Amino acid sequence: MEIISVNSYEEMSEKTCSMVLNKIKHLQNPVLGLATGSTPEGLYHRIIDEADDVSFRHVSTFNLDEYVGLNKEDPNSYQYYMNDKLFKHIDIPDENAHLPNGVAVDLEKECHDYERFIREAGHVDIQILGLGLNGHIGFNEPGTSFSSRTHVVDLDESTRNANARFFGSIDEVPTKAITMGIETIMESKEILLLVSGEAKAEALARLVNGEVTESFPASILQQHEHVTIIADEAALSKL
Ligand SMILES: O=P(O)(O)OC[C@H]1O[C@](O)(CO)[C@@H](O)[C@@H]1O
Repeated sequence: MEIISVNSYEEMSEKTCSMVLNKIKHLQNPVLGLATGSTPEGLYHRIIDEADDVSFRHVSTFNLDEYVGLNKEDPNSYQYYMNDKLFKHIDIPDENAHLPNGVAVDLEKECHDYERFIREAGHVDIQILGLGLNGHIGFNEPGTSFSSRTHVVDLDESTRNANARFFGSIDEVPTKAITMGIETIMESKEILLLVSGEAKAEALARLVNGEVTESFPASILQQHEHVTIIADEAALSKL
């Protein structure tokens, strides 16, 4: 894996933006894998800044995950997040921008269909990933099988606590989510992992130098052939 060290969150976002836009300009029908959380917000700002010069009409996107039980009008749903922070500002056709539906009546079928859509799109060309403090990628919590596909997960208490900052209280944080599986993520042709801040330094060191183990899901990235980590100095401080 390649590690790009940057000075700041802003530089991380800028660098990632230029890598993503480069892909979009050179591929005929690029498929982007997108993430939510705080980490990619700066990236989406940057993309919007460039949106007058870059068209997304030929782009498809697949998000990593969605909370179960939140509909797209709920400000805490990832569908709302993506509309608000990216999709409504760019010219991507609605039908090309995919997230799992967290209020689907049949969640198993939803997971199955999501996998099929990714496959039919030709798989993800470039996947953006953030890193959970406990090593989760997407919402694949510690203990998730490396051979998992898109599935429904029970969220860890630690993840619900970490994300409670977006909700009124911990009680409002959903207990379940739909996430792409580890194997689904590993099928992406290229992965850009963004990590910022000292709080993630321990997790990043374990990802890069630790044992590859299902108890720390992000460690599987050591086995992917084309991963670039773009991280600031604080995040890299324990490597
Ligand atoms: O970027 P953040 O907010 O630190 O979150 C890290 C990861 O955790 C999640 O938000 C899920 O909890 C992922 O979507 C994200 O990649």
